[in-house]
Amino acid sequence: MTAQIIDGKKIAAETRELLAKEVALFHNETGITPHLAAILVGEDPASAVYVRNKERACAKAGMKSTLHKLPSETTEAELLEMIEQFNDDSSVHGILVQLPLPGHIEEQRVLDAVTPLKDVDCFHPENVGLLAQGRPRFQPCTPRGVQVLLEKSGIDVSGKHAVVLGRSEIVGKPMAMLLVQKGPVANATVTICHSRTANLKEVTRQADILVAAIGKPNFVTAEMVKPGAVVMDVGINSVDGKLVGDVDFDQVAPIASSITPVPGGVGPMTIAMLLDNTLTAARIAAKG
Ligand SMILES: Nc1nc(=O)c2c([nH]1)NC[C@@H]1CN(c3ccc(C(=O)N[C@@H](CCC(=O)O)C(=O)O)cc3)C=[N+]21
Ligand SMILES: [Mg+2]
Repeated sequence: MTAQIIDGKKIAAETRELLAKEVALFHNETGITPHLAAILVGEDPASAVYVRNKERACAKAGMKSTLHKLPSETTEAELLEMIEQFNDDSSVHGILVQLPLPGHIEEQRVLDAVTPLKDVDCFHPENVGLLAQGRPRFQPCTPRGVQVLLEKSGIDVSGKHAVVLGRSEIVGKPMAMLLVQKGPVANATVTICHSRTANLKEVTRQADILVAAIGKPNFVTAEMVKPGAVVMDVGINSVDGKLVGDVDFDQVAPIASSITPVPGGVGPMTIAMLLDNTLTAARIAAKG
């Protein structure tokens, strides 16, 4: 068997086209152009890719996006002040603080400062709580992107064993929540495993659907994958200036039934879902 390659770039483009129509309708009804304000503190290679693609995608979907670049020496107080300004600015609908932040800034305090109504990353405890209870306000962008890729690829998730490799707040944990909950492209039996899991390979080999989000280039090798499994690669690792996933694609593609490439897999979907959340935030603002 050689895997069907899931074309995230194409599915994301289709998703964004539909979204652009929704944005145009919303604008006709309300006069509002959804506006995403992104804050980038210092430099980070994955963030640089994200910023570039996100700006372009917003423009194409008829949304406004502003990028606020701050030097790496920015203090936590200065960053909190900027967030406060955007919280209070009714012309800003979504606020995204790019991670990672420089070491001297406490990430949790900063993320908690974003008003939950503009929290397009779905990081605020109120939004994580709503998600955990199965009544999300925003959908976490990367996990939701994975779910849409599964849906558009016609992959049946219900009753399957989904193994999520990685327990981050940004991908692993919310991914598990989406897959285990009741509803479409869900109802899976979910295992979360990570770098401290004993017999990791035995666990990942049980996966019908394996989501790799451990942040280590080429970490998932052929012996970790059950033949015929669906492999979703969330990794965005920069190796010698090249983008590499968490899955060793050349080894795993021949045994998987479906696989996402990097680039061109989950990454573009993350952006499409971010735009979707920005429209949701603008709708929330329009309702007052
Ligand atoms: N608050 C916050 N939320 C995030 O969601 C977040 C973040 N911070 N910090 C950085 C990481 C990284 N990330 C990416 C998303 C899409 C691509 C993406 O578009 N990837 C294309 C790249 C193609 C190219 O090379 O241009 C692809 O995989 O095909 C990359 C990186 C989101 N992140
Ligand atoms: Mg929608």
